[in-house]
Amino acid sequence: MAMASLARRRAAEAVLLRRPHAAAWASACRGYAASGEESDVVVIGGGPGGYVAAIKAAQLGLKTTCIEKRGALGGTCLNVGCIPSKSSFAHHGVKFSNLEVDLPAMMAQKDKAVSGLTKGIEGLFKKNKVEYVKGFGKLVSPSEVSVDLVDGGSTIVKGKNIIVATGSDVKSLPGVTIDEKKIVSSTGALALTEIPKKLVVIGAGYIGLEMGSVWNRLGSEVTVVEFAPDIVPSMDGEIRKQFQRMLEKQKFKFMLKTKVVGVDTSGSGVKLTVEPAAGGEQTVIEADVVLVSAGRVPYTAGIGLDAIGVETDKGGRVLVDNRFMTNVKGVYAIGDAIPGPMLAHKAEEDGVACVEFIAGKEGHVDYDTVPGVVYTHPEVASVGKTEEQVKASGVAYQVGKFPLLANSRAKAIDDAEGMVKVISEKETDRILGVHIMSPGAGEIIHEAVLALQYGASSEDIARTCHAHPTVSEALKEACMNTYDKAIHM
Ligand SMILES: Cc1cc2nc3c(=O)[nH]c(=O)nc-3n(C[C@H](O)[C@H](O)[C@H](O)COP(=O)(O)OP(=O)(O)OC[C@H]3O[C@@H](n4cnc5c(N)ncnc54)[C@H](O)[C@@H]3O)c2cc1C
Ligand SMILES: NC(=O)c1ccc[n+]([C@@H]2O[C@H](COP(=O)([O-])OP(=O)(O)OC[C@H]3O[C@@H](n4cnc5c(N)ncnc54)[C@H](O)[C@@H]3O)[C@@H](O)[C@H]2O)c1
Repeated sequence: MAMASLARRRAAEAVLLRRPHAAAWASACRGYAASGEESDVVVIGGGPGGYVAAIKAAQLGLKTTCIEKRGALGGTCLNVGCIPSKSSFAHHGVKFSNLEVDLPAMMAQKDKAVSGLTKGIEGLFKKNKVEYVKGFGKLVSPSEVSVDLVDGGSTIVKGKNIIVATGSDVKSLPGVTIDEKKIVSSTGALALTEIPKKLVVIGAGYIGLEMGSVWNRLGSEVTVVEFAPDIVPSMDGEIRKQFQRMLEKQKFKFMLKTKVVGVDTSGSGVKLTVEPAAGGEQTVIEADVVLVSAGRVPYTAGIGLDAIGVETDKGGRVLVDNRFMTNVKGVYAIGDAIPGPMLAHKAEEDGVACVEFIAGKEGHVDYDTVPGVVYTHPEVASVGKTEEQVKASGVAYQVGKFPLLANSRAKAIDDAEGMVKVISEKETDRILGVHIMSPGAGEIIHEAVLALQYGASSEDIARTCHAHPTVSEALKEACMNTYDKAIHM
């Protein structure tokens, strides 16, 4: 019986593995672009916004083409962002026996993970019959994109609807020229061939602290120069203070309210001249490598938007209505290219909602419940409003907190740095914001995201049974502490 079913399975696999004749296969893969056929949806950009929009559009029965200039799908996030900045560094290449760091092994692992994932998206395109055109797309009319093909030559791709999903690029600072060797963006910081002894990071935001943590763990001395009075200015103040203390314990040095006014790369390293943000005495700090992480700007210049009259704001972000349509009918925009948080999961939500509108359905993205996670150790995750924002809104509120030191799992794994903070409306107890600094905060936060999405109260979470021993119990206890008292504190 078992033999028979194994034989049947092998026969079925053989059918699945049989390749069509090469010519027939090539013809099946020939693009709509090449054939001049009009697509229902043309997406410019194959990042998390663009590739997700393309797959969803095809799933909704729309003939879809996606144009990507990089020659690989997945965008900033997969190629030089979210994935390579997290995938390999934490676990690979550190040989614990003699505490040796094998940097080439780490880089090779990172590249392998990235290339596997980009190929995976190509596979999803094939499965969903999304046409993939490799090249640089430029709008020449509201229904036509001219493409300079990666392999040479050019073509025109026609579409009833066009989605601009061109993403973002690093924001450069005047006088600080990125060479991706001594002065690097996050892309260069992910490909250093040596561990810098001294790393200076400009900007204490997501990238600066995450990449700074990576190199700090590998042995670099990290100094962060930040223009604002605080690190991650968008974070809840109380959490931010703890976060900064924790990073300082990990030997980060912070120069807050400080700006870089000059950079000298003439010697073997880099000399940075800094001064107080408000002006004052200048000092010189030295580095082997400088990471520029002072924000990102939308990548919207040179793609034909002005030629067809698409409106952008002063920062170059494409302006869209609540259906993601620009002021030009049939032209849409999503992801980092439009206003809103520059996050991969937000870009994906935009992409799905945008094509749902195009397909005549209702789409929806709730920007008030987009979570944010800083992937340091411990992680810092949040959703909803900070206490400062709630206070400014004038709504009466209550706060519940729970320290990780009182959480049994965090103690058991000796990783008890951090806290959970819950803010709810005083009158109704509806949760307004949740902020977590803990190991695995980026996973735990989704319980809070769901709570906010469903309009739950802190009591709803407090009365929900949580498995023991888990770090998630700290969220339950913080919720108890919001409207009543925590048990273990
Ligand atoms: C170092 C780093 C780490 C990050 N980590 C995280 C994280 O952990 N979590 C998170 O949520 N976000 C993270 N982000 C942000 C995240 O990468 C972006 O928010 C996300 O990639 C935006 O998706 P997108 O599709 O709008 O744009 P992108 O991912 O930038 O994709 C746009 C694509 O369009 C292509 N393109 C541009 N112009 C054209 C054209 N004219 N023709 C053809 N193709 C074009 C580009 O080559 C690119 O591949 C990180 C960013 C960086 C830099
Ligand atoms: N985990 C994640 O979700 C993740 C990780 C990385 C990047 N990202 C996204 O990428 C985007 C870009 O990241 P980022 O860290 O470059 O930007 P950011 O906006 O997070 O932080 C930039 C920081 O640089 C400071 N700054 C600006 N100009 C400065 C100057 N001249 N001198 C000193 N400091 C200066 C700002 O005050 C701010 O604190 C973020 O908006 C984020 O959404 C997300």
